[in-house]
Amino acid sequence: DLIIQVALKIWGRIIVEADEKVAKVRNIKVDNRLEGPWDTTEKIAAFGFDFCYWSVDPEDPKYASQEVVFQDLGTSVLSGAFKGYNICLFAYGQTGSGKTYTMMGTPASIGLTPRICETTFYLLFFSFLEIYNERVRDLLKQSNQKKPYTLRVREHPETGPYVQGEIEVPEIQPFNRTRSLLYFHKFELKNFDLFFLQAILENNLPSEIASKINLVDLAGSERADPSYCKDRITEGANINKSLVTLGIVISTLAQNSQMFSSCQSINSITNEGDNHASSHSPGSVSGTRRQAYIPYRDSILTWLLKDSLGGNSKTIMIATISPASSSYNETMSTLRYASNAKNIINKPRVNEDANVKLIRELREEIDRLKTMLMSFELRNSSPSWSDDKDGNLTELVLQNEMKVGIFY
Ligand SMILES: Nc1ncnc2c1ncn2[C@@H]1O[C@H](COP(=O)(O)OP(=O)(O)OP(=O)(O)O)[C@@H](O)[C@H]1O
Repeated sequence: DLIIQVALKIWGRIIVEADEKVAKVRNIKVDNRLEGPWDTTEKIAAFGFDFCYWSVDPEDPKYASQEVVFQDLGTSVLSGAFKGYNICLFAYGQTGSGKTYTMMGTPASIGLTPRICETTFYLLFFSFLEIYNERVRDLLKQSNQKKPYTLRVREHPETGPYVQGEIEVPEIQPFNRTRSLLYFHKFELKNFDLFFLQAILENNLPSEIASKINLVDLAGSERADPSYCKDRITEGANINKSLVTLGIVISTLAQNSQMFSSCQSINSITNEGDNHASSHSPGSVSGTRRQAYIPYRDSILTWLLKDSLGGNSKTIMIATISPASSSYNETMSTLRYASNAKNIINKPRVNEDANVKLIRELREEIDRLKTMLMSFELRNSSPSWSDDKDGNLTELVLQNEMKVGIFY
């Protein structure tokens, strides 16, 4: 999902309009010059998104409050996590355009993260990390040392990149105690992870699903410009690196996704005149075009967001913009960035424990075989044939029951 939030800070004229799903920007470059009948340049640039919010003036009838934003986005984050999907929600936009306001809010007007945390009773663990200067710090770790406590990022072959040794606080209660901490820290890149684990017994069949909510507040998007504070200290350069790499990752993923969907439509056209199933692998036309390499590992931010950006996650990007003419260039760049991100196609799946899933499937199979066995016994019209089948089915039921036993 792509969301545009138009916030405060107005210097100059208002040049942005937000309809329900369209953000329109008046082109000040055209505005400022004399037009003739030959001038065909677009005066308004329009960008379509899943939601567009206007939060400039609280008196305005179309003003979107924190509650409205939570009802649209927060609830879909929670329902996705309860279904077992990994969810990532990240805020991108110019400095001062309202990223932190949207993600965290203020004590008087709380934002998405505290609302999401306070709404759930199923929350089991949460962790709070800061990525700064290409280092990961645990914001829940009490450190008396002068040197900040840094953590390493590693990659699990199945669950993807993770931070080794991060503190995961159990249950919802400590969240309330830590809430003040969330408001007092103002860092460049913040990442808030919530882990859900649900054990369900439905029709006597067990199922266990785990999901993760990843809430990310990025640094100001002007730093995504490679020339921004080029010769300054390492700190600035590293924040640049994160956002520049994020930009490259997003545009490469978008290109790959577009290539994938165009391949699919080419394949379906080819298949219309051809009854044989296509053997093309996804992302290749006649096996010749290859997906471009995605440089996730070029920055800690993109490495940690690997799954959220191009893998097993439902991802929501919130792009925040200022409505003022003075921010024209940054606003257009944010909207183009967001439009590009819209082309990325992820493949989220429900995260179910493999052993528990197997047990459930075996039990389903046992039930199915038992039902078949019963119907054979009831019919029993041809004893010799039925005895044979009966024996096979009983054998299958026993085998499956033994397999289920191994997992207990
Ligand atoms: N929709 C809004 N309604 C009321 N105040 C807002 C809104 N959006 C932003 N603000 C206020 O504007 C100021 C800047 O917003 P905020 O800190 O969220 O920007 P940011 O995009 O996170 O900036 P940075 O990149 O520097 O972290 C804050 O004082 C914030 O409370």
